[in-house]
Amino acid sequence: MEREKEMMTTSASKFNRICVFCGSSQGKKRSYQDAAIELGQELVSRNIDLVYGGGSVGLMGLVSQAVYDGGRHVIGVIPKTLMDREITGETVGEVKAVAGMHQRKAEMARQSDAFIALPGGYGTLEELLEVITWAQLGIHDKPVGLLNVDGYYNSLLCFIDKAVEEGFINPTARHIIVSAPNAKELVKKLEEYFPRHERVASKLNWEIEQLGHSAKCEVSR
Ligand SMILES: C/C(=C\CNc1ncnc2c1ncn2[C@@H]1O[C@H](COP(=O)(O)O)[C@@H](O)[C@H]1O)CO
Repeated sequence: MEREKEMMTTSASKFNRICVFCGSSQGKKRSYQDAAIELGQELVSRNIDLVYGGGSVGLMGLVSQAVYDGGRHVIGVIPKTLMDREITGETVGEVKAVAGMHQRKAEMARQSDAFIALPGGYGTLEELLEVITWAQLGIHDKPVGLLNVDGYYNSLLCFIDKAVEEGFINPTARHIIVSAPNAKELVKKLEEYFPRHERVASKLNWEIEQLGHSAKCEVSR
């Protein structure tokens, strides 16, 4: 009976792990917090584990707690400098300590099959734009999703369209970003994603691997 219940609530995914970038703050609207919890629950329902920046602050805490409570594995990748619990709070699940911010991004990318950005600030934008740039360069072919909660990212998407119009982003590379207003739709679109952009050089593939290996992870818990 338990197994039947599980089969009814679970739809398998081609992803084992998704990396979530999101605010270290909760944001002013309840909808942002609800979206973080819903995304966590969506990952659980599809048997997907979470990779994120570690800690329990802001939306990071909400999404990681939801995945952990649902019984899936959570990996928090934290630079040693940010390991002070006063700054990041307690991390649920596994903690990977890395030397610095660059190693963190490489390690998060190496560990994951896809990326999703929830609403957030500078840190989230930087992480999101980096994985988009890596996709454009051909360093990886993993899908990148934008959870556009209540139109939070409308102005970013408009800006990107403007950059295409003005000749700074190749129209084929516009398709690297997949966006949707809710977690269910977004994960489905990411499942269906296939790269359409011209990769600058596929030989760049080694870079994530190399950065990831030099990250010197120390795993605890
Ligand atoms: C400096 C502040 C909080 C530090 N706490 C963080 N703990 C873990 N990871 C963090 C933290 N701050 C940023 N990150 C990473 O960037 C993203 C969130 O940044 P944002 O600027 O809040 O959007 C997140 O995905 C983490 O990987 C006080 O704010």
